[in-house]
Amino acid sequence: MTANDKVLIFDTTLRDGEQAPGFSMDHDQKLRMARALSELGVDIIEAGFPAASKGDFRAVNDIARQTSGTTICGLARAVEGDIRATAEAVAPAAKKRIHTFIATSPIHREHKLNMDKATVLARAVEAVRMARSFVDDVEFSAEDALRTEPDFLIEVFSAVIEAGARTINIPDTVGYATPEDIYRLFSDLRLKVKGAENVVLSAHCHDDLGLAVANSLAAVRAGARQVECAMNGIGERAGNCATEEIIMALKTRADSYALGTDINTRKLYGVSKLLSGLTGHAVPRNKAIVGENAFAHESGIHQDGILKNVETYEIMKPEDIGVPKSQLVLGKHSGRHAFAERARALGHDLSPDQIDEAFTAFKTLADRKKVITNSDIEGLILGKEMGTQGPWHLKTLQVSTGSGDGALHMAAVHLVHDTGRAVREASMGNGPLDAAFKAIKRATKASAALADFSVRSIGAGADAQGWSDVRLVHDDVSVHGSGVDTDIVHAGAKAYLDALNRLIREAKPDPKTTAPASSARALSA
Ligand SMILES: CC(=O)SCCNC(=O)CCNC(=O)[C@H](O)C(C)(C)COP(=O)(O)OP(=O)(O)OC[C@H]1O[C@@H](n2cnc3c(N)ncnc32)[C@H](O)[C@@H]1OP(=O)(O)O
Ligand SMILES: CC(C)C(=O)C(=O)O
Repeated sequence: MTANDKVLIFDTTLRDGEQAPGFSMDHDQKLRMARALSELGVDIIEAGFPAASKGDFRAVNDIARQTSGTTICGLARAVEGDIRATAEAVAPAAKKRIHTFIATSPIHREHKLNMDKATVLARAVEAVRMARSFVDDVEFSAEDALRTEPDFLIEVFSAVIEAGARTINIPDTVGYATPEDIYRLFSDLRLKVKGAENVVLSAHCHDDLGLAVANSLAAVRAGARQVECAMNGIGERAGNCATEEIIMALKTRADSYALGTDINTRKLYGVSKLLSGLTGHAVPRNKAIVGENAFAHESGIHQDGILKNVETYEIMKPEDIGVPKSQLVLGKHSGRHAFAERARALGHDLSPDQIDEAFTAFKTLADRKKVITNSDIEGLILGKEMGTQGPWHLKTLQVSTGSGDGALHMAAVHLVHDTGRAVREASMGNGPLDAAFKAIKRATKASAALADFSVRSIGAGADAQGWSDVRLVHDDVSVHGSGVDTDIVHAGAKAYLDALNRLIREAKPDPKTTAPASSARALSA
């Protein structure tokens, strides 16, 4: 594949995606997601905005330290402090990029920046020059490009290319453009920007009108060779171009685009599930590519067609996305090989130790459930991954509940701390979950307010497992925890403890790192 036959995938799940309300991830979650994106094969990971907080700096810095083979990028305003922080954060990466930006549209210049055209131009050039003094790979974005006067865009882009920018990003920041607008602008810029032939043109489209993927494809058609996107389409407001959608559109319609990517598409489903698990936001059932219904057929005419020839109603192969067909039924008589194979097919490359641990949990679950579904296995793997890091571990939860006037709800917990200290506590509550949360809070002596709680069934049937998400807030720190169990009270208690553990860990950053300490405050006794 030559550079011109390939579209670079710039994934911004950890920056634009993470900055959307409800999607923030803690340090460990960002590192876990970066590993998954790197294994997926994205070319560039925009890992965060290092000047935003000490926590984001540390996350970008650790991702740069631990991720090989993928370019690690950080975002910086056209401000010296932001560029210095970003340069320092990405420094450990073998392949590093600084992405600097400034808004160019009249409304942003006048009302947000309070700068005239000449000042914006000068700041853009200065920022790129400064970024180039730290790294070779510099990307420049003209924020709100699609509402900017085209002549001014040409002037700014020509100047930043001369100053050393290698990638020119043309964002539709507010998701206002149509595919025709995008095609016209990219074609025009390719012709008129001085030096455009020596740089990569990039699209960054938002989904306010539901056009982010269509607009990104229009940009590619007009010569863009980098697309900025986020898994599950997360991002500001309605989100960004969805990584899984743009990749599968290019692959499925190779007849029309004839452009490749370096993505291992078989991992898309697993990475999408991982992100849902980490953030507590399930993708809608009817979501393209990775939704539960993407390859499911219930109506008779469709089922008949599928049985006669699957291509009557499916334009992609589920296995190309990593959605496995359940040919092997897993239950209590299944062995380690079949289990490991299914986990792999679901996009989880587990180490032998992780397989042992998940397999033991699988056997326990199989004793309680007749048939284990793919969702059950995902629950086991993701749930384990989320709940295993301490410092507190739930050994036993006992709940006594009732219904009707005067019914009492009680919970007793036995927790063990990483130090070996065991604590038993009990509490009454307004319901079994409330009692369990209060007992855990007493045992850990942690203080945090419950901001959100939900539980949903994964898999089908009365014996389906429950997946619970909890969001806790302490001062200005908000964390999410997950728990999976066949008993929904236990799932809720696990999620609550997972979130409490995250708050406690946030308060004590890893002393081994040389990066600035997290701003989170001490929580637990
Ligand atoms: C389209 C996008 O997605 S852009 C990225 C958006 N992401 C984020 O904002 C997340 C990270 N942001 C943050 O943590 C904070 O906003 C910070 C640390 C960057 C700045 O915080 P503060 O100094 O408190 O400023 P605040 O956010 O209130 O205002 C932004 C300031 O930056 C200026 N600014 C905005 N964009 C740029 C830019 N690209 N270059 C230079 N200055 C800029 C604004 O005009 C404003 O300046 P003013 O204080 O002189 O009015
Ligand atoms: C910083 C830029 C690329 C951005 O996120 C936008 O304009 O939406």
